[in-house]
Amino acid sequence: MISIVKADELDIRRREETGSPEEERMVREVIRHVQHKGDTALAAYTRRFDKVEVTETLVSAVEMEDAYQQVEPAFINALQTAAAKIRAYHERQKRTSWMETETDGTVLGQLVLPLERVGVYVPGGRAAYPSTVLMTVIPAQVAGVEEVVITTPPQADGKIDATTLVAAREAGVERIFKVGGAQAIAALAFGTETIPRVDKICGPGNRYVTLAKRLVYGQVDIDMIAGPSEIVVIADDSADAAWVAADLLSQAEHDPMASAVLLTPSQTLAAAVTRELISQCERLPRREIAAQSLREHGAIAITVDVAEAVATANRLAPEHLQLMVEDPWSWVGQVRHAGALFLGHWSPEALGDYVAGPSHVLPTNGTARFSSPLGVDDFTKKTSLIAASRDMIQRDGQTVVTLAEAEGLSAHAASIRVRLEKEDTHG
Ligand SMILES: NC(=O)c1ccc[n+]([C@@H]2O[C@H](COP(=O)([O-])OP(=O)(O)OC[C@H]3O[C@@H](n4cnc5c(N)ncnc54)[C@H](O)[C@@H]3O)[C@@H](O)[C@H]2O)c1
Ligand SMILES: N[C@H](CO)Cc1c[nH]c[nH+]1
Ligand SMILES: [Zn+2]
Repeated sequence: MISIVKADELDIRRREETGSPEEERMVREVIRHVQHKGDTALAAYTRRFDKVEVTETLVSAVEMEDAYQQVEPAFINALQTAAAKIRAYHERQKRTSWMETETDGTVLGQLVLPLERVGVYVPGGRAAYPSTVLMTVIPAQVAGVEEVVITTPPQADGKIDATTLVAAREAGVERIFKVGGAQAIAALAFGTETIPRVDKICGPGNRYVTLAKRLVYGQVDIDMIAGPSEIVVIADDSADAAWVAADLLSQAEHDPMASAVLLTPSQTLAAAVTRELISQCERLPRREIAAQSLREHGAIAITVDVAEAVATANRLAPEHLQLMVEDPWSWVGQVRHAGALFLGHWSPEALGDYVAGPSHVLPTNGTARFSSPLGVDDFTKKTSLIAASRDMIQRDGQTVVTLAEAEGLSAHAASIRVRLEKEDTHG
């Protein structure tokens, strides 16, 4: 079910996640086709990949009403509770524009401006992810984005999962489009007759989605590579084996490509967690997915001590890292690379998936070395502001002239000289 390996043999990066050369060729073709044929191409790819006929891509008001009929009030309450906590967390990430007046009267500053329109991809192949709607849309709204549109794959009946629709409406999204995979990413990047072109595409997805996001980057911005889920748990004898196994399974059940790894200096814990994984997995409705994930991408490594476990986790740069050890806070300073860090026995990763507050859209496949969790910054951009005074021109003008002439750019130098030579008539 799960192999015991040496810590230095571990590698959670999955080459399949980035797609084979044939898949990349196919995704390029999908993008090119959608760019040139718009909605006609979308319908054809939905027929081919989702095996369903979708005549109206935009979710209608009637479909939204139907969705509300299908969900329990408790689900709506839970969405609202989670949304409030996610909003409160992201409010704290907000940055403001700033301006400062120098002694010579020059004003320098930076404007922080929201993106105008963002496209969120909500995965919908193997499972519906209403929580992902909240985790992407709310940070965008807090940033001040004018419009967020959603694309998500249709189910076999041609409709969108009701929980996803209700989450979108609760989050205040007006336009939801029934299209998934690479074709959805292409539509958001280039626009079609019905889907508007956006400035940035966010959200996780399978390898076709991820490949397409990479390929359209430059045409639009993208958030990051957020693919199949990953968890690394570092645990010592203070941990309860049943809790460790439950936490590993919580990510393994996402996808056969998900990765769940335990690093422990305790042989006893490793053996107990292995037993727990077997018995708990059997009881899961998604046991086949979880078992495949543990078999193909899961591992337990016995480390010399917690320090070696932390060093190994840094090398893996996992999406989620749980520290279920005696004194988790004492290790925080040693953690260099992880999308999200969960400290102590009472911080299971599932809390972060739904309600803690930070977005659960996190860098995967080792990209936590250089990428950050999705947040308000992803939905803003900055503009530098310069309002120079005459004194600044007088003081620094010659520096510009010297540097411009060194670069052979005499027109640059001239644009300063005309001001240096000017009588003070412009204040
Ligand atoms: N990192 C995160 O925050 C996060 C959150 C939620 C989900 N996830 C991950 O997102 C992924 C979702 O994947 P999914 O597949 O369930 O849903 P998905 O929505 O990403 O992909 C489904 C789409 O893929 C396309 N497709 C399927 N087979 C294809 C093929 N052979 N060729 C071309 N296109 C094809 C179809 O058009 C379909 O609509 C999972 O790996 C899950 O773990 C990550
Ligand atoms: N764990 C996933 C991110 O890796 C997010 C998620 C959504 N729903 C449950 N979990
Ligand atoms: Zn999860």
